[in-house]
Amino acid sequence: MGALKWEVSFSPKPGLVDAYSNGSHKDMDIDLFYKSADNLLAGFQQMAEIAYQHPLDLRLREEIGRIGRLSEKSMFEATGGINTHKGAIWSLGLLISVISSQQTNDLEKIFSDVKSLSRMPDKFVPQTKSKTHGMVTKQKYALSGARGEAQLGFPNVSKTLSFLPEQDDFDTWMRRLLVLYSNVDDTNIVYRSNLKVLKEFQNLSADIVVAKQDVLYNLEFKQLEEFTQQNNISPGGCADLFAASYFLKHLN
Ligand SMILES: CC(C)(COP(=O)(O)OP(=O)(O)OC[C@H]1O[C@@H](n2cnc3c(N)ncnc32)[C@H](O[C@H]2O[C@H](COP(=O)(O)OP(=O)(O)OP(=O)(O)O)[C@@H](O)[C@H]2O)[C@@H]1O)[C@@H](O)C(=O)NCCC(=O)NCCS
Ligand SMILES: Nc1ncnc2[nH]cnc12
Repeated sequence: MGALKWEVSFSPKPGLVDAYSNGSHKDMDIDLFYKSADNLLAGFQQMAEIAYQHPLDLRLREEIGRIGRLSEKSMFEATGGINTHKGAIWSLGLLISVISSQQTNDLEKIFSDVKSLSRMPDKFVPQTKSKTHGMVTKQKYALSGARGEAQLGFPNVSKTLSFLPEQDDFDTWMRRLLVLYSNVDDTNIVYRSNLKVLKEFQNLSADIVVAKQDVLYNLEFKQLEEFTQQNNISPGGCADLFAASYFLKHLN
């Protein structure tokens, strides 16, 4: 999967795994992400095939849910139980399905269709007693996480893609990453810390987005790197949405 490999190679990304460091992670590195991305290709292909010109209905929602769960299982087997791309399976899976179903590259339509498809109730979701990190943060802080992001039609991906839409250089992508850092309520960050840390992380990132100097020459970028280290936080949800943004930007 090109977009997933591009995302993990894009460097530096404070808190996240990249080509220079493993960020705030002890159990992951760039090679594991490459392995995981290769493993996900078959599942995404199946979603595209099943969705091809299929109406956006409950049957399609349940079918891609089934493939998505199998992809998650396969990812955990390939990575020895490490959560590399759970959010990416969800976000890219929905996007690929909508694009294949509707045969469109119109972003507004894609976002609106993702909103409808992701809101359909999938009766095959297994009921388990163990809570995911997303469920814990939803209960504790009322954050809607990866599910909410899709059910709102990916507003933060849309915001990122509207940022300097004519430009495509490294500094622009760096700022687009920081647009995500400053807007997404990333449940990975909150799970490892709290809402205060999330807000501080978002504010630090927002200052860098609007600063004049190149991101890498901005001393506040160094502060952001130190902040992620000190608080041991990683914006894994932003990483998935960054890959999704790159995927959509290169649809044509
Ligand atoms: C709807 C589901 C996404 C399940 O939802 P739930 O809330 O139960 O999800 P989580 O188990 O918490 O996982 C969601 C993953 O989504 C990413 N994420 C987090 N916040 C956001 C956000 N605001 N917007 C978008 N995406 C978000 C995040 O994934 C990334 O981070 C992971 C690595 O993080 P790390 O820090 O290492 O975390 P852990 O190892 O988990 O914990 P530590 O111990 O290290 O602290 C990595 O996976 C990234 O991808 C969350 O992990 C969906 O999964 C679902 O319902 N699936 C069923 C199948 C289906 O219907 N599919 C249909 C379409 S395919
Ligand atoms: N580069 C990355 N680092 C950590 N978690 C991630 N989840 C998806 N991409 C990631």
